[in-house]
Amino acid sequence: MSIFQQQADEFLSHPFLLLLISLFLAWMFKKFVYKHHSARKLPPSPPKLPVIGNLHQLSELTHRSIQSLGRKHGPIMLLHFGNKPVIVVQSADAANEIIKKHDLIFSDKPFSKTTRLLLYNLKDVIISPYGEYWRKLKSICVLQLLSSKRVQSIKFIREEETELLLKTVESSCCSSVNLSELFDSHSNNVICRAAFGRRYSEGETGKRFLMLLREIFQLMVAMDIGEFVPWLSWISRVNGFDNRVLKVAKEVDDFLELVVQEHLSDAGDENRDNFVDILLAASIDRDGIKAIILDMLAGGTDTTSVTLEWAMTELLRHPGVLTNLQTEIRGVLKGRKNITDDDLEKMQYLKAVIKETLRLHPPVPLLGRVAREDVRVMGYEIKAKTLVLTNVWGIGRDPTSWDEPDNFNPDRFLNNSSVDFKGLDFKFIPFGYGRRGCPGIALAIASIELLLANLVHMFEWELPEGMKCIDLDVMEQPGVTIHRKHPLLAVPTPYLL
Ligand code: HEM
Repeated sequence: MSIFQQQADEFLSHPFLLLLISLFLAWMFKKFVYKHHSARKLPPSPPKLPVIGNLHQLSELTHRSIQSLGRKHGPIMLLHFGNKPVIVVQSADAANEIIKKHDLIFSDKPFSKTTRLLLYNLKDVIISPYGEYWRKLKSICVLQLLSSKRVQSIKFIREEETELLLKTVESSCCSSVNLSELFDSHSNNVICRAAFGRRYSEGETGKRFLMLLREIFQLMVAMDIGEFVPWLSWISRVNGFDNRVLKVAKEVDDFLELVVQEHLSDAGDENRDNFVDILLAASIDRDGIKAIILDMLAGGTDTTSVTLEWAMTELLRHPGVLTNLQTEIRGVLKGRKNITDDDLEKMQYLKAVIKETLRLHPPVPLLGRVAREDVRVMGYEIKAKTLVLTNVWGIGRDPTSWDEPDNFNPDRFLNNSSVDFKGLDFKFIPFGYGRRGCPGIALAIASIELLLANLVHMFEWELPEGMKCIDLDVMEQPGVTIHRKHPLLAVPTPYLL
């Protein structure tokens, strides 16, 4: 070996040089990986801030902020909620690709620590991860709790509750009535009676339970900063948020346990046609039963009352539409009071009014799904576990799908009655889509049609004194479901009593 070779070997085996070479290789490797990673085609994204990402660009009415951002960045974009990437979809085309091509991949729901605590560790159907357990619960919902047969068998509940509401309205003729409040308690009573076989709104315990349900909604949308910026999760411990969640979860559980015990001890009772008894007969554990009941109450009450609230708001803002609707209903009934299913079938304008309400005011404006694996949507790559938000509200007001999208005009559905909300028309998905779509459509529509038809048939409606229809605001209250910000007040005058 030459001296030159010997020196070269010594030089190359020097520890410092070896360290330098390793560092250089590590740097090259990282650069390669980064380059490869950044070559992934990601959707357009508004500039973000450190730590909070795009949170500062979102108002409490997230669907509206997202719509404005989408005008600039396109129908599919990437946002960051803290350090969490979130893909937002807000066009019929993008929804079409998700629904038609990738429904299975997007069949998981997002959940937080709060949801886990409130929903019995995800033993419910709305949030439970896609899989065997969820499939079992969903089929119980579709085939037993919410089947057309069941919707028909609890028709008497809808009729009695509608009658009761009409009596309350009649008793306050001709002063102003708080329709928001009436719709809330009506929807609660219908679902409670279907679920428990009786009302719970009168007693103290029942009233407290209704308040707890409201608190559950608030907690679910409350900003738990630790979900987005994990190192700030201590804030929820210090400001009492975590304790509040535990307290509500415990109180709700106490109430539901009491209800289940009552049903178990009334085992000989003939009337077993309610959700609790049906679930007790199925092989589901106790927490699962309570979680599903909570789903039915949470998923079925607010959504229905919000639809009624916005339908009446739009009718009062558009007296011409209200008159058309009254003409149709009164034309079908010809002086009769009672509205039958056959009558409702003939009321095409009523159906168009309800569809137009759901287009402009979908009760659940944002649908959350989580990608179960890496997937490509409209040429963009979405990593597994990414949260995907579908802006149902934005899609319903997208000018590429709808003429004059911000106008309330039921005729658009009358002229095109094939456009439906069953999840197949991607520009109109108020009940969601695919596997995770809403199983409560038939019950919701049956309740809404019957009550709305009766209200506009039996009374003439005006706004409180001095108010013109253009004065009636459409301000929204933030939440999982979007209520009016201010209660809806209106003055009824009897037409047929
Ligand atoms: C106007 C009334 C209603 C509206 C607008 C509505 C809307 C929705 C929406 C948007 C979803 C999520 C779908 C998705 O992610 O694709 C959903 C799911 C669900 N809804 Fe409804 N809903 C209504 C009434 C009801 C009623 C009356 C019930 C039952 C009493 C109900 C029970 C459920 C359940 C159990 C789910 C979860 C389905 C699953 O994850 O597989 N909904 N609903």
